[in-house]
Amino acid sequence: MLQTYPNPLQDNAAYSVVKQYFVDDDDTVPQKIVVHPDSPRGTHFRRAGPRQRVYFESDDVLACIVTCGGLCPGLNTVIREIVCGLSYMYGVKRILGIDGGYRGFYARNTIHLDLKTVNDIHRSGGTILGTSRGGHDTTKIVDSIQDRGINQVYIIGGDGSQKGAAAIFEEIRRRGLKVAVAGIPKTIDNDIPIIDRSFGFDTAVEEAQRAINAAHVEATSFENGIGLVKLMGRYSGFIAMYATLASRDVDCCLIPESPFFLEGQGGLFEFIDKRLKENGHMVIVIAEGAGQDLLAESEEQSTTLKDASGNKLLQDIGLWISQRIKDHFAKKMTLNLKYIDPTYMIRAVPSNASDNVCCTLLAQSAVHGVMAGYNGFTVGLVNGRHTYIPFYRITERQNQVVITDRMWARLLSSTNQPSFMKHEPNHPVGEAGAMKW
Ligand SMILES: Nc1ncnc2c1ncn2[C@@H]1O[C@H](COP(=O)(O)OP(=O)(O)OP(=O)(O)O)[C@@H](O)[C@H]1O
Ligand SMILES: O=P(O)(O)OC[C@H]1O[C@](O)(CO)[C@@H](O)[C@@H]1O
Ligand SMILES: [Mg+2]
Repeated sequence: MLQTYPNPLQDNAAYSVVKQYFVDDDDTVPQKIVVHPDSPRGTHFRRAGPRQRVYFESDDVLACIVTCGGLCPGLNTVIREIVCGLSYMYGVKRILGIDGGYRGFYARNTIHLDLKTVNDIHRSGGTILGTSRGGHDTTKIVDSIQDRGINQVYIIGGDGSQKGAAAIFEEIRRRGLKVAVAGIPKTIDNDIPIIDRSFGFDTAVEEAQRAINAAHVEATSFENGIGLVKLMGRYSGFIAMYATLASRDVDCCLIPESPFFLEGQGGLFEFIDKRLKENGHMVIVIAEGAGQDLLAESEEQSTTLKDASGNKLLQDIGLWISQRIKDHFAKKMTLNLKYIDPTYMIRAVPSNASDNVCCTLLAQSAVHGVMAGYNGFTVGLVNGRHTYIPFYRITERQNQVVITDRMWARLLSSTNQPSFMKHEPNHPVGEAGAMKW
């Protein structure tokens, strides 16, 4: 039987008035909320929130926070809110920042974090702790955790970071250490499965509007103007899809999950020709991972280069497709194509209001879970509720836009672009509005 202690929140004036504030250990949140009467019970996740009893005594806690992978709006807010949550809610005084991602555990000194050091950091983009790709040496990381006497590890990072967190958790279990490991999902691409979405995505979509607006202004000011915007999204096209749905000025959205082709009936060139004839201008949004097959085919080689974390390094689809469009129309008509690549601008900004709330709730939920003795989980919003999701479920696949789902159909209906699906004999190649689902 684990030794537990009364939750210090019981004496906290802010919480004493909230009836049933503590979450029952048996409360769960279903993964699927649309069900039929005969549906199986399905997977449920533990509901996040403070518990009646906690597993750590506040004075015994030595927590650390690390940020890994690419930047994302809101990283500093999450760091701030973990520090505030630990300090204000649980009276924890010893919190360390790990400098520069996973390798910082064994290659750098730690950074002291307290209420004063984190007070203003949410106003800045980036991460005050620094971040990196690669450098995940499980043995060295756990040695460092053990040597320093750290007993709570908060890992803020994307799908790769959560795999790294799972490896750390396994090694900690193997060594029988009393150390909790919690992940906070950082995914501007929205490529982490199960969760509704996480912090930073909303800000990124909002920031992408500036680039799309610029593309629209340029396109409408020149004869046969085309504004082409490349947005982040290595394997998942959510930013491009939502930025398109938000904007109303986008004529065509291209994402990694939806293959497309350039030439012939139903292809991109035919659609560009049609839109320019109809409207005199058009805006195209392309996710960085879209059309990589076409690019590799035309270059007659596919790049095998990888970044330090093992992610495939992509070639610039925006530049390539701009050139192909220009070449195709060169002899037919005057065309003014402006290529805008706001890649890093959408993730280097501080988070907006709604993402700041998201950061706060995720950070507080992670702190409550760790204090209550949960371990090896990623905190995440599932169907609008905060939950603790075991690492193995988060790491088993990537989240992608499902192009046979309603959301993609809504986008196709909104832009009225071709689906680029190869047509079946009895169905004419048509635009989304005419597609039979
Ligand atoms: N399978 C894995 N096992 C252990 N560590 C991993 C694994 N994959 C990635 N990592 C480590 O996690 C960290 C972050 O990974 P990565 O660079 O892929 O970014 P990410 O967390 O996926 O974030 P994003 O892709 O959103 O930028 C790196 O330090 C990397 O070494
Ligand atoms: O150039 P970096 O820092 O590796 O980051 C680029 C990658 O980061 C991501 O935004 C994920 O964080 C991907 O969409 C993109 O490919
Ligand atoms: Mg990733």
